[in-house]
Amino acid sequence: MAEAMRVAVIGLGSMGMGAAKSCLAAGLATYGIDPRNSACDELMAAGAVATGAGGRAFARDLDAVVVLTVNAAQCRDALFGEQGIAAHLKPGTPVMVSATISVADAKAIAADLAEAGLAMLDAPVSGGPVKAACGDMTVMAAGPAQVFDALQPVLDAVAGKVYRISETIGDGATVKIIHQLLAGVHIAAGAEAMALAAKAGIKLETMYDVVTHAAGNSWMFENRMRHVVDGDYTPHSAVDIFVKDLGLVTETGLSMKFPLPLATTAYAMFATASQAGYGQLDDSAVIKVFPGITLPGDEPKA
Ligand SMILES: NC(=O)C1=CN([C@@H]2O[C@H](COP(=O)(O)OP(=O)(O)OC[C@H]3O[C@@H](n4cnc5c(N)ncnc54)[C@H](O)[C@@H]3O)[C@@H](O)[C@H]2O)C=CC1
Ligand SMILES: O=C(O)C(=O)[C@@H](O)CO
Repeated sequence: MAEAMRVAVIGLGSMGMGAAKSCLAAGLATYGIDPRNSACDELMAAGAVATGAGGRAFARDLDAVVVLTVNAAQCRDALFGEQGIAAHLKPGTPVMVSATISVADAKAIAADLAEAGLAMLDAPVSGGPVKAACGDMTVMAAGPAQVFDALQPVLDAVAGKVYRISETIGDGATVKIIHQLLAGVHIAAGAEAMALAAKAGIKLETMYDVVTHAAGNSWMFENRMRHVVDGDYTPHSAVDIFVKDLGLVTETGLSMKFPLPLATTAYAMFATASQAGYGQLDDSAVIKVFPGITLPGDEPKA
């Protein structure tokens, strides 16, 4: 029997934990890297090897790496920092960078990996923790065909749909950033509608039920406004992720002198929520920027 591919997932948070467990479920020999002990313990309990110490102990054994840290700085730290894994991987090991980062960062990380003799797939993901947990993410990726091919067992394990956008590093990031424009605007619009419903005295459960069975619905409305109705802001994706992602969207518009009025407004709403102290709550907590309303889970006003 052929030996199972050995893959390490770096960043065992909302997305990376599900991706790592999907690799395990697909029969891949799975390793995890995350400074949070609780995340390492959870993955080890599921049958993987996990460490908070960078992964150099097993780097040489790996056939592939997936990076699902929050941002480019964390990605760089995990790859090239003091405990970075890149210097210890076998030459040619494919590194699937799936964090949502800028085009410039994707290109710069690919160049630094190439200098270390490693190949990158620019491979952002979508679907949230639920799809990550069942190996059903959508991957929008760019890179050389041979890197896609080398990562095929990992893509099969973590994704329900893989888009081969192009061979040019940065095109995956561009597609994801444009997707995030919609994702962020849809959450912000859903929050605005639900805030107005609260102000108008309509039961939020009723409003949610109507919209999810009518033409105003969206994937984000259905997914995120449920959290508002339940008054549960446990982070599946944090407000600060959208401060980052809509920041990437607006910077992309600025770089092309291209107006993005909806994305700019949505960015301001998430940034306001973050400044108000809600940055680590679920991104549906953007609804808390609206004044004069009482939401499910709020303390009754005195
Ligand atoms: N949460 C979501 O629904 C989605 C998130 N994304 C993107 O996926 C990426 C990950 O997002 P989440 O899983 O939500 O973030 P998260 O904050 O839940 O998880 C990130 C993990 O990376 C770990 N980490 C930080 N620095 C590290 C390092 N140097 N080495 C190893 N691990 C490190 C953290 O301890 C944390 O466990 C982000 O770029 C996000 O924009 C994409 C699609 C959906
Ligand atoms: O693409 C997704 O899936 C998401 O939920 C993101 O938009 C949130 O980071």
